[in-house]
Amino acid sequence: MENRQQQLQKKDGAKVPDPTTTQTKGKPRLLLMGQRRSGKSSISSVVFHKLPPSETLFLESTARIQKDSLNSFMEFQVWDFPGQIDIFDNPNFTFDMDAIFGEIGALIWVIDAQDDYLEAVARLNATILHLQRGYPHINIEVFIHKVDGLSDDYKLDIQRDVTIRIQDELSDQGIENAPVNFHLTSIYNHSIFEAFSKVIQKLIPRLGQLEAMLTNLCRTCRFEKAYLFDVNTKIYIATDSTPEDMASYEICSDYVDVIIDFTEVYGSWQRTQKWRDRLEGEPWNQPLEDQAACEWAESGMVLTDAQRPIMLREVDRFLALVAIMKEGSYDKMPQINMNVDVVVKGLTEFFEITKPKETRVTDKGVPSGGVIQT
Ligand SMILES: Nc1nc2c(ncn2[C@@H]2O[C@H](COP(=O)(O)OP(=O)(O)OP(=O)(O)O)[C@@H](O)[C@H]2O)c(=O)[nH]1
Repeated sequence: MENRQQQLQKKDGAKVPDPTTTQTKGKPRLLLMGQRRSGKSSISSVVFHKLPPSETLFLESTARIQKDSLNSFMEFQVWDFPGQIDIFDNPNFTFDMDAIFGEIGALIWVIDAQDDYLEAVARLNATILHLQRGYPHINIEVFIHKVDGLSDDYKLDIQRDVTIRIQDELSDQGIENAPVNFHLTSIYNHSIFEAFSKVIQKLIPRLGQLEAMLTNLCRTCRFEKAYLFDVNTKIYIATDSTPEDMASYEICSDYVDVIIDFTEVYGSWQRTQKWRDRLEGEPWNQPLEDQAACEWAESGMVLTDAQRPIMLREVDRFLALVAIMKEGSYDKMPQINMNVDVVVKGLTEFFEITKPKETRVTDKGVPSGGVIQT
């Protein structure tokens, strides 16, 4: 009699990790699925392992399910499925639905926009129909991928065509309002990080509380935009309530990159501060390659480019608060820093509270997160 783990094994030898083992239980899981060569491994490598996009050309085809456990502001997993595995239409593949979909946060289906995608859409429809029966709550995130080099009109035509094909098929099968979302992505620009930010935000309990804290901070400090970044992946897990603005996200994301490079050269954030202290005199204005200049505020770093100063403040070893300040905010830095201190404390408490109980340090009730009126 096969035991559970043996049942989970693919007949041709691939193992499907058994979620009943402690290392996988309770961690939201992102499944990357789609046709062969659609870009799944590239996406995972670029976003979660900082692989330069150009080096994805040398990635080997995925032969078995690649499971990544990522320790960040929250622990989650990314499972990269080989394109040739169609788990619902593969007699060689026996698996336990719960083993794969039981702890799922989202199913990310990657479609290669530069290829004929009709078969990919048909497979996605079949997968959604299977899942809707047992797991109707699963977020289906469709990455219409490799859109670099396509005109904006053509991208939107593809997105419209894919959307209609999926919604019509689900409707024909009597499924209305399935949680299916569409994203235009490429590893060669920020769009893949923006898309993952949207996917991960749906996994964060009480996200609205984070957004309210950032909205309040923007209002009292006159910030144009504020983000809470996961610095390792450049995914932003929360932003304030002002409309999404890709340009602001890109500026702040690039800035996080610059700081991470500094800390990789000078060690921790505190040591980066020491590095700054070694420079003479006033907060330094060192022209960086992009003609920006970096000045230190008392407890954070402020990058001043030609238009708008950007403030960055460490929240913990995973997260940083990044905000685009309005011109002329400099004279209010003391009040801004006081407010940022209060919000950083509130964010720290928030993540303490939302962590699984066994890993929580203290239980302080609702995080403060309020700000001092300036
Ligand atoms: N132009 C472009 N090429 C991409 C992009 N993402 C991935 N690729 C390329 O697509 C090819 C296949 O990428 P993979 O990540 O190996 O695809 P996969 O879906 O993991 O393939 P299997 O392992 O066979 O399932 C590689 O040559 C990548 O460089 C993108 O956004 N734009």
